[in-house]
Amino acid sequence: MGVEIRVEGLTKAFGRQTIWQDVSLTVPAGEISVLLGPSGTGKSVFLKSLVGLLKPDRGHIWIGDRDLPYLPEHQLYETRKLFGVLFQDGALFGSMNLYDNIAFPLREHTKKSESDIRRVVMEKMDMVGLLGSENKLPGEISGGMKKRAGLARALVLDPEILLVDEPDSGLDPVRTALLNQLFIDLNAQINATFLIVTHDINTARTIPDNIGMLYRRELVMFGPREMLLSSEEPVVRQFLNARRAGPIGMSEEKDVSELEAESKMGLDVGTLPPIQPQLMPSDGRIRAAQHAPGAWCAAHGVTPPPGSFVDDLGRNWVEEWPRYVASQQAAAMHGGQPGHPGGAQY
Ligand SMILES: Nc1ncnc2c1ncn2[C@@H]1O[C@H](COP(=O)(O)OP(=O)(O)OP(=O)(O)O)[C@@H](O)[C@H]1O
Repeated sequence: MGVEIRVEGLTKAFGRQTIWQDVSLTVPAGEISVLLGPSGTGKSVFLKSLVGLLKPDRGHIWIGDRDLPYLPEHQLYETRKLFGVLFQDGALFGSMNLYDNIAFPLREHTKKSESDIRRVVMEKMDMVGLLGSENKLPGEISGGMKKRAGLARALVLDPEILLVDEPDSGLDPVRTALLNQLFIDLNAQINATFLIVTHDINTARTIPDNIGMLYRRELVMFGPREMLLSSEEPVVRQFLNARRAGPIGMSEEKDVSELEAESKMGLDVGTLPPIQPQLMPSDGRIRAAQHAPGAWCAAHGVTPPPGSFVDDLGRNWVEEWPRYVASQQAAAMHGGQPGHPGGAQY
């Protein structure tokens, strides 16, 4: 399952502003790839081009044997059905409850009966841990829940390719970690090709199989996670170390003399930290834990606050998560078994 995306010599400009040029990469089928890059380097423009919302000036985007920028309108419409897209804010309709938001693509693009639509919507809401929130309006839920609702909507047409634009924007580190784990679990479950655009270094370090980086109108590199995480490329090292000094500047447009002066000064962009283990798909208990309210809340007559993750032992996974991830990582580094969330190892 999942479809490869092959990009060849892609170039995009708005007027006289070239956003990126000659970008070539292959996003492998069924894997998770992350595209990193400083603000304004055109990551969102890249995602929109991949799904046909923006037309590149030159180059090709091969989805199987279809070259997306050159498809006639009706074929583009059909090809777009292969994609699910999660935009930064979830792009939910404010006047519709979550159920209708998630049902929307099914009502627009399929002839399914309302009972079939209900089955699919509830399945996807279950996948992202939103069962029980069907009647809530977007204005009544947290940022994390909005993202998960947007994710459920992106999944309803069973996409072969899932594009995600800055899933971490506006989320605290714990919710970002939870969402990252959800991506890993979903990828294991549905096997689609995932491409995630992010600034978040921790996301880039822990979830993808492949990482690419856009900088100064070029794709600096794209390849297996370890290749980028151990790269000696100053741009990559500065970005991964979040250093002020280095080729990336505020304007992102330092001129050649400035760059030469900096390189003569031998600016230190830091040694790279050790490569963290990649997150593994969680077991069923973690997924169940994400499904608030859970049996425990029902048994205790407690309504969990929106966006909380309370499992059937009453543990709040917003608090438990960092401990669980740390135990997984420590175990992976030492070659042992990660602490089972149901056990007493952590
Ligand atoms: N429709 C458009 N018309 C003209 N310029 C645009 C359009 N869309 C984006 N741009 C410009 O393209 C550049 C890249 O924008 P983009 O949003 O893709 O960057 P980004 O890397 O995703 O940034 P960030 O990480 O801050 O979200 C910006 O200078 C932006 O102003």
